[in-house]
Amino acid sequence: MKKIILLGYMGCGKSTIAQNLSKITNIPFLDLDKCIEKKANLSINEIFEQHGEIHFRKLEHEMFLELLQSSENSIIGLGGGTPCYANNHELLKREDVTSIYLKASIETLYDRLIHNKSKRPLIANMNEEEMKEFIAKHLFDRSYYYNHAQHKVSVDAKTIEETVQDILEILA
Ligand SMILES: Nc1ncnc2c1ncn2[C@@H]1O[C@H](COP(=O)(O)OP(=O)(O)OP(=O)(O)O)[C@@H](O)[C@H]1O
Ligand SMILES: O=C(O)C1=C[C@@H](O)[C@@H](O)[C@H](O)C1
Ligand SMILES: [Mg+2]
Repeated sequence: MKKIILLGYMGCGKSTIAQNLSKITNIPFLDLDKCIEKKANLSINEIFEQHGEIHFRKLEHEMFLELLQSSENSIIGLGGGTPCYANNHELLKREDVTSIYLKASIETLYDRLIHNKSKRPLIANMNEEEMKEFIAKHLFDRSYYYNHAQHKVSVDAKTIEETVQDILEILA
């Protein structure tokens, strides 16, 4: 069965866009971070604190494979780092998936994340200056993996509806 995979940096809008796309298409949405939290019975923050990032990346890879193996059609919203670990980027090229990179500029990401960082352990304790530099470097490192997606949609200065429309055109 076909999976639509949304990927991109923290704050690019994977969860928000996927929820809206799901309402329009009636295809169920699965958020990888939420699935990991449910299975571990811990929040992402708690998994990082209690078991460390390496353990989180293992759970993330296993859950990604589990979601891909299910026989249902679904929209899967990945975590911000998912394509960058455990060769997960290679799964973005599979024939049974449509993978879409939601591409956002450093400025867009900064504006969206600055008010909303407490649930994101990688940036939770950074000040404004540190965050801007971190996002710039981190996005540069991660772009190699994000660019393995089959499609790319720019999200800068677009409303949720406009981005969803761009995705519907890819799926048509
Ligand atoms: N045009 C827009 N499209 C998508 N999200 C937007 C837009 N404008 C503002 N936002 C806001 O940006 C924030 C980040 O979105 P969201 O949580 O969906 O990102 P994410 O990619 O799932 O992040 P994470 O990888 O941390 O889970 C949300 O608070 C959302 O409401
Ligand atoms: O960018 C990342 O590495 C992460 C993004 C979030 O979606 C979570 O998966 C977690 O906070 C790690
Ligand atoms: Mg999300």
